[in-house]
Amino acid sequence: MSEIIKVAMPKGRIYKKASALFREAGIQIPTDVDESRKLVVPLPEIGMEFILAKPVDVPTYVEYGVADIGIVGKDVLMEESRDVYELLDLGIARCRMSVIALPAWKPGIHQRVATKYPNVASQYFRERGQQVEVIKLNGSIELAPLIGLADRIVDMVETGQTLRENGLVELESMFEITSRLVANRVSYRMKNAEIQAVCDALAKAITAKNV
Ligand SMILES: Nc1ncnc2c1ncn2[C@@H]1O[C@H](COP(=O)(O)OP(=O)(O)OP(=O)(O)O)[C@@H](O)[C@H]1O
Ligand SMILES: O=P(O)(O)OC[C@H]1O[C@H](OP(=O)(O)OP(=O)(O)O)[C@H](O)[C@@H]1O
Repeated sequence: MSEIIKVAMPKGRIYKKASALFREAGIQIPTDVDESRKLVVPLPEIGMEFILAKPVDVPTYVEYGVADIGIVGKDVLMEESRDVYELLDLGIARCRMSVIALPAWKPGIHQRVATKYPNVASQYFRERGQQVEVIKLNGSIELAPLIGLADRIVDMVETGQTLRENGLVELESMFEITSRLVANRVSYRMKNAEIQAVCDALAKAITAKNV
Protein backbone atom coordinates (compact mmCIF):
# COMPACT_ATOMS: atom_id res chain seq x y z
CA MET A 1 0.00 0.00 0.00
CA SER A 2 1.34 3.45 -0.82
CA GLU A 3 2.01 5.93 1.96
CA ILE A 4 0.05 9.10 2.76
CA ILE A 5 1.83 12.25 1.57
CA LYS A 6 1.55 15.23 3.91
CA VAL A 7 1.42 18.49 1.95
CA ALA A 8 2.00 21.93 3.49
CA MET A 9 -0.17 24.32 1.47
CA PRO A 10 0.06 28.08 1.91
CA LYS A 11 -3.16 29.85 2.77
CA GLY A 12 -3.62 33.15 0.96
CA ARG A 13 -2.98 34.10 -2.63
CA ILE A 14 -1.08 30.92 -3.63
CA TYR A 15 -3.73 28.42 -2.51
CA LYS A 16 -6.25 28.87 -5.34
CA LYS A 17 -3.55 28.77 -8.04
CA ALA A 18 -1.79 25.76 -6.50
CA SER A 19 -5.01 23.79 -6.00
CA ALA A 20 -6.01 24.51 -9.63
CA LEU A 21 -2.63 23.16 -10.77
CA PHE A 22 -3.06 20.00 -8.66
CA ARG A 23 -6.45 19.41 -10.29
CA GLU A 24 -4.96 19.96 -13.77
CA ALA A 25 -2.42 17.29 -12.76
CA GLY A 26 -5.28 14.88 -12.03
CA ILE A 27 -4.98 15.22 -8.24
CA GLN A 28 -8.50 16.09 -7.18
CA ILE A 29 -8.13 18.43 -4.23
CA PRO A 30 -10.99 20.68 -3.10
CA THR A 31 -11.04 24.33 -4.21
CA ASP A 32 -12.28 25.74 -0.95
CA VAL A 33 -10.45 24.05 1.94
CA ASP A 34 -8.69 27.38 2.61
CA GLU A 35 -12.05 29.01 3.32
CA SER A 36 -12.76 26.97 6.45
CA ARG A 37 -10.95 27.14 9.80
CA LYS A 38 -9.92 23.50 9.55
CA LEU A 39 -6.11 23.40 9.42
CA VAL A 40 -5.43 19.70 8.81
CA VAL A 41 -7.47 18.21 5.99
CA PRO A 42 -7.14 14.44 5.46
CA LEU A 43 -7.82 13.35 1.87
CA PRO A 44 -7.41 9.56 2.15
CA GLU A 45 -9.16 9.02 -1.19
CA ILE A 46 -6.12 10.56 -2.96
CA GLY A 47 -3.49 9.40 -0.43
CA MET A 48 -2.78 12.90 0.88
CA GLU A 49 -3.21 15.10 3.91
CA PHE A 50 -3.20 18.88 3.57
CA ILE A 51 -1.70 21.14 6.21
CA LEU A 52 -2.89 24.72 5.71
CA ALA A 53 -0.08 26.97 6.82
CA LYS A 54 1.02 30.57 6.77
CA PRO A 55 3.19 30.89 3.62
CA VAL A 56 6.32 31.89 5.55
CA ASP A 57 6.06 28.75 7.74
CA VAL A 58 5.84 26.19 4.91
CA PRO A 59 9.65 25.62 4.64
CA THR A 60 9.83 25.10 8.42
CA TYR A 61 7.16 22.35 8.40
CA VAL A 62 8.91 20.69 5.45
CA GLU A 63 12.43 20.93 6.94
CA TYR A 64 11.24 19.30 10.18
CA GLY A 65 9.43 16.57 8.23
CA VAL A 66 5.96 17.17 9.65
CA ALA A 67 5.07 17.83 6.02
CA ASP A 68 6.65 15.66 3.31
CA ILE A 69 6.23 18.27 0.59
CA GLY A 70 5.11 21.89 0.40
CA ILE A 71 4.29 24.73 -1.94
CA VAL A 72 6.08 28.01 -1.29
CA GLY A 73 7.18 31.22 -3.03
CA LYS A 74 10.84 31.52 -4.04
CA ASP A 75 10.91 34.79 -2.02
CA VAL A 76 10.16 32.85 1.18
CA LEU A 77 12.66 30.10 0.31
CA MET A 78 15.39 32.71 -0.20
CA GLU A 79 14.57 34.53 3.03
CA GLU A 80 14.17 31.48 5.28
CA SER A 81 17.15 29.40 3.99
CA ARG A 82 15.59 26.16 5.24
CA ASP A 83 17.18 22.81 4.41
CA VAL A 84 14.65 21.45 1.90
CA TYR A 85 14.83 20.01 -1.62
CA GLU A 86 13.50 22.32 -4.31
CA LEU A 87 11.89 19.88 -6.74
CA LEU A 88 9.95 21.95 -9.25
CA ASP A 89 9.21 25.50 -10.40
CA LEU A 90 5.40 25.61 -10.58
CA GLY A 91 5.37 28.88 -12.53
CA ILE A 92 2.40 30.18 -10.51
CA ALA A 93 1.96 33.31 -8.33
CA ARG A 94 4.48 35.05 -10.57
CA CYS A 95 5.76 38.41 -9.40
CA ARG A 96 9.12 40.08 -8.78
CA MET A 97 11.08 41.33 -5.80
CA SER A 98 12.16 44.91 -6.38
CA VAL A 99 13.85 47.94 -4.88
CA ILE A 100 11.30 50.75 -4.65
CA ALA A 101 11.44 54.43 -3.68
CA LEU A 102 9.78 57.81 -4.10
CA PRO A 103 10.64 59.35 -7.51
CA ALA A 104 12.90 61.98 -5.87
CA TRP A 105 15.11 59.35 -4.16
CA LYS A 106 18.88 59.95 -4.35
CA PRO A 107 21.66 57.93 -2.68
CA GLY A 108 22.44 59.52 0.69
CA ILE A 109 24.97 58.87 3.45
CA HIS A 110 22.79 56.90 5.86
CA GLN A 111 20.41 54.74 3.87
CA ARG A 112 17.48 52.87 5.39
CA VAL A 113 15.66 50.06 3.60
CA ALA A 114 12.39 48.63 4.96
CA THR A 115 11.30 45.13 3.99
CA LYS A 116 9.63 41.86 4.92
CA TYR A 117 12.79 40.16 3.58
CA PRO A 118 15.70 41.42 5.75
CA ASN A 119 18.08 38.54 4.93
CA VAL A 120 17.60 38.78 1.15
CA ALA A 121 17.81 42.59 1.19
CA SER A 122 20.94 42.68 3.40
CA GLN A 123 22.75 40.22 1.15
CA TYR A 124 21.64 42.05 -2.02
CA PHE A 125 22.98 45.44 -0.90
CA ARG A 126 26.12 43.93 0.70
CA GLU A 127 27.00 42.22 -2.60
CA ARG A 128 26.67 45.59 -4.33
CA GLY A 129 28.86 47.37 -1.81
CA GLN A 130 25.99 49.51 -0.53
CA GLN A 131 25.92 50.16 3.21
CA VAL A 132 22.29 50.25 4.33
CA GLU A 133 20.36 49.84 7.54
CA VAL A 134 17.67 47.21 6.98
CA ILE A 135 14.42 47.58 8.95
CA LYS A 136 12.08 44.57 9.16
CA LEU A 137 8.36 45.25 8.63
CA ASN A 138 5.53 42.73 8.38
CA GLY A 139 3.18 44.27 5.82
CA SER A 140 2.08 47.47 4.04
CA ILE A 141 5.79 48.02 3.31
CA GLU A 142 4.95 50.87 0.92
CA LEU A 143 4.10 53.02 3.92
CA ALA A 144 7.76 53.25 4.94
CA PRO A 145 9.00 55.75 2.30
CA LEU A 146 5.68 57.65 2.39
CA ILE A 147 5.92 58.48 6.08
CA GLY A 148 9.71 58.73 6.34
CA LEU A 149 10.71 55.48 8.01
CA ALA A 150 12.96 54.42 5.13
CA ASP A 151 14.44 55.82 1.90
CA ARG A 152 13.84 52.66 -0.08
CA ILE A 153 11.92 49.41 0.33
CA VAL A 154 12.38 45.88 -0.96
CA ASP A 155 9.00 44.36 -1.76
CA MET A 156 6.97 42.31 -4.20
CA VAL A 157 5.56 43.85 -7.38
CA GLU A 158 2.90 42.04 -9.37
CA THR A 159 0.60 44.41 -11.29
CA GLY A 160 2.32 47.60 -10.07
CA GLN A 161 -1.00 48.93 -8.78
CA THR A 162 0.22 49.42 -5.20
CA LEU A 163 3.20 51.43 -6.45
CA ARG A 164 1.07 53.62 -8.74
CA GLU A 165 -1.54 54.31 -6.08
CA ASN A 166 1.15 55.41 -3.63
CA GLY A 167 3.29 57.44 -6.06
CA LEU A 168 6.29 55.11 -5.79
CA VAL A 169 8.69 53.91 -8.51
CA GLU A 170 10.53 50.66 -9.10
CA LEU A 171 14.29 51.36 -9.11
CA GLU A 172 15.52 47.81 -9.77
CA SER A 173 13.97 44.43 -10.30
CA MET A 174 16.01 42.06 -8.09
CA PHE A 175 14.54 38.59 -8.66
CA GLU A 176 11.72 36.96 -10.63
CA ILE A 177 9.54 35.03 -8.17
CA THR A 178 7.32 31.97 -8.69
CA SER A 179 6.04 29.24 -6.37
CA ARG A 180 8.08 26.05 -5.92
CA LEU A 181 7.39 22.45 -4.91
CA VAL A 182 9.75 21.51 -2.08
CA ALA A 183 10.34 18.24 -0.24
CA ASN A 184 11.75 17.07 3.06
CA ARG A 185 15.08 15.34 2.42
CA VAL A 186 14.24 12.16 4.37
CA SER A 187 10.67 11.94 3.01
CA TYR A 188 12.05 12.26 -0.50
CA ARG A 189 14.05 9.07 0.06
CA MET A 190 11.47 7.15 2.14
CA LYS A 191 8.39 8.06 0.05
CA ASN A 192 10.23 8.54 -3.20
CA ALA A 193 7.74 6.82 -5.53
CA GLU A 194 4.76 8.76 -4.13
CA ILE A 195 6.51 12.15 -4.08
CA GLN A 196 8.02 11.66 -7.52
CA ALA A 197 4.58 10.73 -8.89
CA VAL A 198 3.14 14.03 -7.59
CA CYS A 199 6.12 15.96 -8.97
CA ASP A 200 5.86 14.28 -12.41
CA ALA A 201 2.10 14.87 -12.61
CA LEU A 202 2.55 18.56 -11.75
CA ALA A 203 5.43 18.92 -14.24
CA LYS A 204 3.23 17.38 -16.97
CA ALA A 205 0.37 19.77 -16.14
CA ILE A 206 2.77 22.76 -16.31
CA THR A 207 4.08 21.63 -19.70
CA ALA A 208 0.52 21.13 -20.99
CA LYS A 209 -0.37 24.68 -19.86
CA ASN A 210 2.65 26.17 -21.61
CA VAL A 211 2.15 24.64 -25.07
N1 LIG B 1 1.40 40.74 -5.39
C1 LIG B 1 2.05 39.89 -4.61
N2 LIG B 1 2.48 40.30 -3.41
C2 LIG B 1 3.11 39.46 -2.57
N3 LIG B 1 3.36 38.17 -2.85
C3 LIG B 1 2.95 37.69 -4.04
C4 LIG B 1 2.29 38.54 -4.95
N4 LIG B 1 1.97 37.80 -6.01
C5 LIG B 1 2.43 36.57 -5.78
N5 LIG B 1 3.04 36.49 -4.58
C6 LIG B 1 3.60 35.27 -3.99
O1 LIG B 1 2.62 34.80 -3.07
C7 LIG B 1 3.23 34.39 -1.85
C8 LIG B 1 2.25 34.43 -0.70
O2 LIG B 1 1.66 35.68 -0.65
P1 LIG B 1 0.59 35.99 0.47
O3 LIG B 1 0.28 37.46 0.33
O4 LIG B 1 -0.50 35.00 0.42
O5 LIG B 1 1.48 35.69 1.74
P2 LIG B 1 1.77 36.53 3.00
O6 LIG B 1 2.03 37.96 2.60
O7 LIG B 1 2.87 35.82 3.75
O8 LIG B 1 0.41 36.36 3.72
P3 LIG B 1 -0.03 36.93 5.09
O9 LIG B 1 0.07 38.42 4.91
O10 LIG B 1 -1.41 36.36 5.22
O11 LIG B 1 0.94 36.37 6.08
C9 LIG B 1 4.45 35.26 -1.73
O12 LIG B 1 5.42 34.64 -0.91
C10 LIG B 1 4.91 35.37 -3.19
O13 LIG B 1 5.72 34.26 -3.54
O1 LIG C 1 1.97 45.04 -7.69
P1 LIG C 1 0.70 44.71 -6.96
O2 LIG C 1 -0.21 43.85 -7.77
O3 LIG C 1 0.03 45.92 -6.40
O4 LIG C 1 1.11 43.74 -5.72
C1 LIG C 1 2.10 44.10 -4.80
C2 LIG C 1 1.59 44.30 -3.41
O5 LIG C 1 0.98 43.09 -2.94
C3 LIG C 1 1.62 42.67 -1.72
O6 LIG C 1 0.99 43.17 -0.60
P2 LIG C 1 -0.17 42.34 0.14
O7 LIG C 1 -1.44 42.48 -0.63
O8 LIG C 1 0.29 40.94 0.36
O9 LIG C 1 -0.33 43.12 1.49
P3 LIG C 1 0.78 43.44 2.60
O10 LIG C 1 1.51 44.65 2.10
O11 LIG C 1 0.02 43.73 3.83
O12 LIG C 1 1.71 42.24 2.72
C4 LIG C 1 3.01 43.30 -1.83
O13 LIG C 1 3.62 43.42 -0.55
C5 LIG C 1 2.73 44.63 -2.48
O14 LIG C 1 2.32 45.58 -1.54
